Amino acid sequence: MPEAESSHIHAHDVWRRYGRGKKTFDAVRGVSFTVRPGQLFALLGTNGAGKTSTVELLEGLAAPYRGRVRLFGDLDPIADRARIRPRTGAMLQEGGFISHLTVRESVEMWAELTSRPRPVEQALELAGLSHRRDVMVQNLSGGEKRRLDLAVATLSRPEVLFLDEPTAGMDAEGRHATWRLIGELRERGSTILLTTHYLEEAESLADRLAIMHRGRIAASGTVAEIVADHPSTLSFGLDDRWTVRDLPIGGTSLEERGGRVTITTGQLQKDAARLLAWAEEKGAELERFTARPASLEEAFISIAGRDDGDDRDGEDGRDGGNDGDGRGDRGGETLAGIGAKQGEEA
Ligand SMILES: Nc1ncnc2c1ncn2[C@@H]1O[C@H](COP(=O)(O)OP(=O)(O)OP(=O)(O)O)[C@@H](O)[C@H]1O
Repeated sequence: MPEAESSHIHAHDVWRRYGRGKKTFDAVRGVSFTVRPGQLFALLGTNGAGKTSTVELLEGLAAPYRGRVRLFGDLDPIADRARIRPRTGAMLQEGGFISHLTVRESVEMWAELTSRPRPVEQALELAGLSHRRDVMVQNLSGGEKRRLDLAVATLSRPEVLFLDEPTAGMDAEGRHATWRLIGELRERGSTILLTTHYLEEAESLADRLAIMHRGRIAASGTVAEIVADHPSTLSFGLDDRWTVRDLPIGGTSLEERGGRVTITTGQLQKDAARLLAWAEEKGAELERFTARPASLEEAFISIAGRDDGDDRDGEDGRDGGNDGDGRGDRGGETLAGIGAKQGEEA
């Protein structure tokens, strides 16, 4: 599998199933992607889309029900755990720290469990926690705890770093500081897989990204590639001599509101050229004319709004007992029978 060989992270047709017997739920359904050395890959998605379930497979915390995951070319996250562990770092959604230790003591404790850790002071500095080194963990804010997570995850100077929602709960300043830190880690050569709810985070940090929806990858590529599949917008005002009926473009994709005309189009260049040629010919002024491709947010919202219909009815009788509304909240009533995070893969 040549793609896997040249990659640091590789997932091929990966499935993750929770529960046993008749009460099973496929949270990840045939996910494939490759992250090359030094790249930052972001997994975006709606709540419950399957991001954490996917990352846990890559980290070797569970085995895929179907498909394969590989790190550093051909290493299996579970079978080759001993070889992989020193080369990876992970920041989990729930940090495991002792509340009455100070920040510095916590990092020191983890450093002792790490082979060739970076100096503790450097780890604190990198995570922006030097000034909080003597504060007890229980007195840290949510955002500061995420930074402590990050300090520990990067202690071993990992070649591959898994960051599951690294900026969750941080204020805007903390988020920007963390983005700078992640950027630095990447410049130092780390390969990073990041999950996030912040589109801006993915947009500014990621080389490539994937949008997950209900266990599947609904779109992937660079931001430009993803938005290219979604309609662009032309927007302008018309002077009094003209109405929308005079325009060379019409149909349902045209809307007029507050004196501004908005045209949604899948052929931005062609329609823009047609409009401008018409304006030139008629001597019409298209006030504050703008032409812009879809934003990542628009692409995301359009994907998140999709109702794939078949979601809870997997092939060959899979997906038996589930939360019937098709959204699969972790707290959903039928999940009670499955058991949060304990009735793992069959
Ligand atoms: N142990 C479990 N047993 C049954 N279902 C589970 C279990 N863990 C997660 N799920 C379900 O799997 C689906 C995917 O969950 P996951 O946590 O991977 O999503 P996510 O994309 O990380 O969501 P979020 O953005 O909300 O953190 C959800 O429907 C969730 O309810």
